Amino acid sequence: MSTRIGRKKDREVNVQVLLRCRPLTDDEQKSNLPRAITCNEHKREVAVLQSLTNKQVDRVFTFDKVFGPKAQQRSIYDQAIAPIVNEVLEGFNCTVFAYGQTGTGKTYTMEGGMRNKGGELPAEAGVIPRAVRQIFNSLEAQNADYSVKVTFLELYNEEITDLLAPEDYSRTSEDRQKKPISLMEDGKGCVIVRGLEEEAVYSANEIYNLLERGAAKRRTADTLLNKRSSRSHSVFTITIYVKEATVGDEELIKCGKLNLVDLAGSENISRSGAREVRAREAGEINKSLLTLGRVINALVEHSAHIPYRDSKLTRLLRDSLGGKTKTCIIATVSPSAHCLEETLSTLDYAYRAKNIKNKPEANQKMSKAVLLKDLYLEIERDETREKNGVYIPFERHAQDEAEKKAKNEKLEQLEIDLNLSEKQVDKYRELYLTEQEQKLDLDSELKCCKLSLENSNKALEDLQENHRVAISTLKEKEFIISKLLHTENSLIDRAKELRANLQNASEDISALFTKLDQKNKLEAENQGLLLTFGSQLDQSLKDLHKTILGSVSQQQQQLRCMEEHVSSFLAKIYTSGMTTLNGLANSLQAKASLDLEQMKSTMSSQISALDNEAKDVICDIQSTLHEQKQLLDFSCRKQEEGLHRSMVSAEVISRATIDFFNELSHRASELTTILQESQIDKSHQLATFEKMFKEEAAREEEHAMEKIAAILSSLTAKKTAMVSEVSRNIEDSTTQGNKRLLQEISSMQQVSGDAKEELNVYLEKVKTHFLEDTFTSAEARATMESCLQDCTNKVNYSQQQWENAQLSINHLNKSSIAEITSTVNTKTCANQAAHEELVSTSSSITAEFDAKACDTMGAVNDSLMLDQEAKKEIDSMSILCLDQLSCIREKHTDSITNIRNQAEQCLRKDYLVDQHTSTTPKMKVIAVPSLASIEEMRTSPMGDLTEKITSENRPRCGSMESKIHQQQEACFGASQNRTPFADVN
Ligand SMILES: Nc1ncnc2c1ncn2[C@@H]1O[C@H](COP(=O)(O)OP(=O)(O)OP(=O)(O)O)[C@@H](O)[C@H]1O
Repeated sequence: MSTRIGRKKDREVNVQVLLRCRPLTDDEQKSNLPRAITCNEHKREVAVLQSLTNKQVDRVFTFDKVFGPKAQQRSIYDQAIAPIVNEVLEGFNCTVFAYGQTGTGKTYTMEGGMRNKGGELPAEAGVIPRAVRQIFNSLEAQNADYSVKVTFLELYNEEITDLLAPEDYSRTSEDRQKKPISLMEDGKGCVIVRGLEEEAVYSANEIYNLLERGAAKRRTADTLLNKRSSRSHSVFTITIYVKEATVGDEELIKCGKLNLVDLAGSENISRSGAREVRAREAGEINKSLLTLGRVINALVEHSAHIPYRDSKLTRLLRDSLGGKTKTCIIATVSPSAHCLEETLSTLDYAYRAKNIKNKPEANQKMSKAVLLKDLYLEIERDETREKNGVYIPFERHAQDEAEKKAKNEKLEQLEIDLNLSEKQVDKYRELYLTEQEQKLDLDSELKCCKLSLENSNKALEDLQENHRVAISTLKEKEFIISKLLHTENSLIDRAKELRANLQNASEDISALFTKLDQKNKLEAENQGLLLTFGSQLDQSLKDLHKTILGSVSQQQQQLRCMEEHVSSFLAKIYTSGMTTLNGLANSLQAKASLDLEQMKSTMSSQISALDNEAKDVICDIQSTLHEQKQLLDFSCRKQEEGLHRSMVSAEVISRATIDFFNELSHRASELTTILQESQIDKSHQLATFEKMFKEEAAREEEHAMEKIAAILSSLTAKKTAMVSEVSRNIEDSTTQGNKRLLQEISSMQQVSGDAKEELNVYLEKVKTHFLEDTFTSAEARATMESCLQDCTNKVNYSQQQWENAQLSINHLNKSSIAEITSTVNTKTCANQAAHEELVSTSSSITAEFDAKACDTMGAVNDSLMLDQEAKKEIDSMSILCLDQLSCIREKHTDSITNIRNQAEQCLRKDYLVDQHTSTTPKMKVIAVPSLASIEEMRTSPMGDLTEKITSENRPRCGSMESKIHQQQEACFGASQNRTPFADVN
């Protein structure tokens, strides 16, 4: 058929690996990320700085060529790709593929910018446009006959899509575009892509158009690492047919193929932010790249089996890896430390790929005749098609033919598959029958199992029922507990009330004690005042008595003095006349002394009566008060004892009640905790059991479907054992819980009973104490009342006595005044008579005196002298007497004022006490008149008495003076006008 002339190169060629490191992107520069890669283009080395802090170089990789971030598209192409393209033009099959992490510039390197508006290639134009231009430039430069065909496919999720498929040939563009293309092997190890559109192109621009069209169809997506990330592998193939110079008659055609592959980027899904569809894509991409890695490893390690068939990518690249194709891998990396992990992986990957050895062979040149024959065959086929009246373009026809062939092959394959499937169906049928039999067995076992399951379910239902009953019992118990708590709370409230009452009672008692203290104090004060008053009264009376006695003795003395003077005077001058006078004076003196004696006796009797009365009254009051005090003390002591007793018992009972309630609350809380625990335990057990049961049932069911016969018995046994174990556990826990509950309840009942008994005892005690206290209080009250009544009676009696005493004193006063007045009158009359007698006696004596005047002149002068001295003495004595009297009066007035003040103070105190207490009103009411009456009693007789003494003595003195005057006149004569006593008055 065809003559193939081939040129074989014996030598193996390593896959050429270039490394390209892209510059930092704008985002990476903004983030100020450190670089992890340094490229040495000259040494063809890449250093990886793993310890970024100290810039320590950890690993160095050497490649065939290294291009740093500053490397231009053009220089890469010129240095690395242009020679490969020349090889293609020489009839070799060559592959250039870019491999690297996503976003490292694979598409940029392979495609870059396609062309400018003017048709010129831009600076960023990548390998493909540059290769296309070189090819066409070269072909045109050779001026040879040539034909160029291109294909452009995409491998996405293990599906091949023709990116150049014309859209008008498909019913729907979508269907056509996404129509899967199969991979077939030609039996010589080469892979044929069936159904792929092969476009014949005649200029570079046509290719650019096709590339743009295909690139537009390529699946891309926006990821965190690349805004236009290629999600598929793309393979752009340029096949060049060049007519060579003739060798003899035969014209040979040279054929070269350039595969330009842009792989999808390997990616770390977590860092690329891929989700759902994107994550699946990334998974597929990584899977195919992994297979590529395994193929590379196998090739490097010269493994017997190279896993090309594991992915479509490796099938497509089969010839390029370890085959007859010349291959160049461009590994792309990012300099950023951020991508260090992936960069290292790429570097490792590329470094290993360097060791792959290919055996490039130039394609056999085809002779023109063969080619023509082929063409004729084509034309015939076309004609045949024309006969059938259908015109199909050549390319279309060829494609149809290829499709047909592929379909036939597929049909054959399908037939084989069908046979295999039929065999498998038979096998499966047999298996099915066996399975059916097994299924019947299993069905019967399943029935048994269901029965046991039903039984288990019933048991479970029973258990659930028991659980419900237990829960309802628990609820009942909870209700009882809540009731108990409620009762406990009310008891606590009652206890609090009782305590408050007790506190109030104790406060009342303390208030009562305070009042009693005040009362005692008041009484003590009253008593003190009474004692003071009594002693003062005694003292005053004694003073008065003394004063009176003193004044009386003084008066007597004065009178005696006067008497002596007068008598001496008269004895000297009027011896004879004076005898009468003496008699008179004696009688007067006797009368005066009599009067004074009478007065004294009256006074002393009055005073002694008064004293006795006062003493009696005071004694009565004192004894009454003493009794009262004793009674009060006694009642107070009784009350105090009773209250103390009740307080102590109340304290004891309160403490016991508090203890009991504390115990009760503790027990209740313990009970609640136990209940909660048991509830939780039970529910937990049930939940665990349910879960276990479900899990076990599901597991066992599943297992039973596989090995029912073997497992069923153990399943049933297990289930039964499990159910019985769980039931036992639950029963145990329930009985334990019930036991504990019963124990707790009985202990609670015990505690409640104890508390009840204690409370009853306490109540009884309180009742008896209360009755005792009430009785004691009533007794004390009655005693106090009777005592007060006695006191009142005594005081009334005292008042009566005082009134009587007052009356008798008044009466005594009146009678003594009348008596004194009559005595004075009588004495005045007697004095007048004596005066008259004295006058007459004097006149008679004057006559005698005149006669004896001369004789007695000298004696008279002496006598006058004596008289003057006597007069002076009398004057001084009179003054002394008056002073003493005024002194006595003042003392008396002071003592009265004192008594009055004290009485007023007492009254004021009584009044103040009365303002604060109402326990002794009668005492104070009584005290006021008694003191007033004492004061009155003391004031009036003293005043009267003093007045009486002075008024009695004054006229007596006056009369004595006048008598003396008369005697003087009688002695010295009226003519001489000598009035020796005139100065006295
Ligand atoms: N050498 C370079 N010089 C300037 N820009 C570059 C270079 N390499 C890559 N780029 C820019 O980086 C971005 C990502 O590049 P590209 O799309 O080619 O990456 P990729 O490896 O193909 O990613 P993916 O695998 O996701 O398709 C693009 O914007 C591209 O222009």
